[in-house]
Amino acid sequence: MESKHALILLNMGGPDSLEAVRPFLYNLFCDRELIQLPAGAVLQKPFARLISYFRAKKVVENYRAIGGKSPLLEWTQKQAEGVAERLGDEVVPCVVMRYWHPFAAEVLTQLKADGITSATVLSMYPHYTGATTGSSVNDFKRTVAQIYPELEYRVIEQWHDWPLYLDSLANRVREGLETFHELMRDDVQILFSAHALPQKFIDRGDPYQQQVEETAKGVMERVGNYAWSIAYQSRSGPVKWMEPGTEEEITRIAAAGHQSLLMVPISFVSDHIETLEEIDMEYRELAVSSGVVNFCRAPSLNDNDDFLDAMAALVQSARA
Ligand SMILES: C=CC1=C(C)c2cc3[nH]c(cc4nc(cc5[nH]c(cc1n2)c(C)c5CCC(=O)O)C(CCC(=O)O)=C4C)c(C)c3C=C
Ligand SMILES: [Fe+2]
Ligand SMILES: [Fe+2]
Repeated sequence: MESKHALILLNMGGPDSLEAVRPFLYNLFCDRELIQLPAGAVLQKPFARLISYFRAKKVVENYRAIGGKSPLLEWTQKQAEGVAERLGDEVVPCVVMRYWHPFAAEVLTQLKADGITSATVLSMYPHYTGATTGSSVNDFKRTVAQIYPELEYRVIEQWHDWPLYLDSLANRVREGLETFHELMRDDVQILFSAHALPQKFIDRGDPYQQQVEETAKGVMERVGNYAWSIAYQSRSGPVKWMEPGTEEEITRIAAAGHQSLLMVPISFVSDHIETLEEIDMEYRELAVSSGVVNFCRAPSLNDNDDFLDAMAALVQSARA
């Protein structure tokens, strides 16, 4: 019998119930690679407890609005299964999340018990920053060292310009464009929205912004001649964030008299709270109240065949 090999997709994770929102946020605010609370390392955990308690009150309502939980795990599981299926019968799909189940420790304990001795680890964040990819990969490596140091694995962590990924994202943009009436399609403004980072991550040299820009450019080379721009969403907390914010870019586009806006979520590979709630509800309301008449969001990559093909080919190319 051929020996089994694990394909492990890394992502952030999200609460699987409203009760899980506060402990999910606590785990997130404890991560000093993502956020360094001002009181210093010693007080990070007490501060995380306090902030997660208060933030949960607001955030629970956002999760309630999208059905009471994050869809991120289900999508990531489907992606893992779809990619594994394309790679061969010996490949076992797994998901490891950073801030909510399944944690690295749970998955590695299971792999060890099942006698699976090798793995390919694929980060599902398309653009590299220490805050997301770096934190997830470090967490995985630390946990391997504690639980299963014999595991042989390699990590694929940067793929923002993988041509098949760009093809797949371009297909989603075309699908979004098709929802506009043919006669007005030429006037559609395309707005790529990436998750914001505090500016200090860019200043210290994380390639996140450059990679976001290269992805958007690669997609637009495929889609054709439309007006497009990039903005950064979900900027919360009293630090300097990357510019421009998605809200200000939407109001700029509306103020310039454009009536048709296609939003393209770019730093996520599946639906989650920031597409389903932030873009589809909050930004839609802002756009419409600012004068945009036709507002649409490009579908997320989710389990589209072309995206799963792209990721399977990426894993194969790294094997070669
Ligand atoms: C590429 C994606 C992401 C980057 C970059 C990112 C940076 C980042 N995030 C926070 C704080 C929060 N993020 C939260 C939720 C959340 N963030 C991402 C992705 C990126 N974050 C995802 C996919 C999710 C949602 C998961 C889901 O439930 O579906 C949250 C919790 C929600 C909220 O309170 O708004 C926080 C907090 C920081 C500080 C940061 C940059 C350093
Ligand atoms: Fe985030
Ligand atoms: Fe966020």
